[in-house]
Amino acid sequence: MTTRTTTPPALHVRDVTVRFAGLTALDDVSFTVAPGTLHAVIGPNGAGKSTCFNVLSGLYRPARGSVRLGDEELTRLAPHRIAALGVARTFQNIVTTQGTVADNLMLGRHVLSRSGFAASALRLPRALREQREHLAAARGIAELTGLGEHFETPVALLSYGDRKRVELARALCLEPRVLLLDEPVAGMNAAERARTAEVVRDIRAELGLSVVLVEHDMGLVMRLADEVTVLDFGKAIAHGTPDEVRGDPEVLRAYLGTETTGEDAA
Ligand SMILES: Nc1ncnc2c1ncn2[C@@H]1O[C@H](COP(=O)(O)OP(=O)(O)OP(=O)(O)O)[C@@H](O)[C@H]1O
Repeated sequence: MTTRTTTPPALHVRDVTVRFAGLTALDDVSFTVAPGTLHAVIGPNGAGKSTCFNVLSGLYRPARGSVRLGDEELTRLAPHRIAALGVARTFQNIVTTQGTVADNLMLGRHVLSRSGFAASALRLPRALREQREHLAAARGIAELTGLGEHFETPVALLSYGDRKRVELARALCLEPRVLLLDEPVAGMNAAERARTAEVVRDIRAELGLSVVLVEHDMGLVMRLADEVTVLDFGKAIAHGTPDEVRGDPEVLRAYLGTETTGEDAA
């Protein structure tokens, strides 16, 4: 499979602030995704996780702060430029229903195509060779994401879990150095969640990319993450290994809510 094999650079998020008409959705948030690690961003509803993803992928421009991938500053770049630098994302609510698995993955490869539309349409030899290489790479990614046997299957016929993994596979087709996974197991049953966790583990082992994960399934986060950043009301209130954040009193307070403290109960 033709994939990038170099170690990804570190992703540095520094002092990122995002405001929406008076509401500070992210407040001076900083964290670093070390090369090749899985970094989870967690927090209660409304904590700022999606906003953070939208900054990392270029959909939102922060009021201040920086996001650097190695030496490249990402906050001033359009989403397609960020994708071209090797930062691919999945979307929480997108589940593909059109075309076959192969069609969807070939769409993901489109950005990497060097032959133009005219060359492809005229079926020039170089374009045909490139097409074959992309198809082989897409098949490799389908195998890696557990979709190999469904490569020619229309996605509409797949289970929900498999369809959601098509979205993950499509993002991988960009050959990212950093993969942003937005709630990859949302809506899945226990077996589908376990399968997806396995796939994420395999992807990292095989491709050596960095992963930033936003996920509500704490079991999955704790099993997969090397490092966790916890957001609450737009602030990063804790960083550390899963075990460190699990025992952090601030984190427990954020998740349990202040109404459960002795002070409020009195
Ligand atoms: N486009 C927007 N316009 C106005 N407010 C927004 C916008 N996007 C997010 N917010 C607000 O910013 C805050 C953070 O929202 P965000 O969606 O980032 O949280 P989240 O941690 O992803 O929540 P959830 O877990 O519920 O998806 C919330 O108060 C939300 O209402």
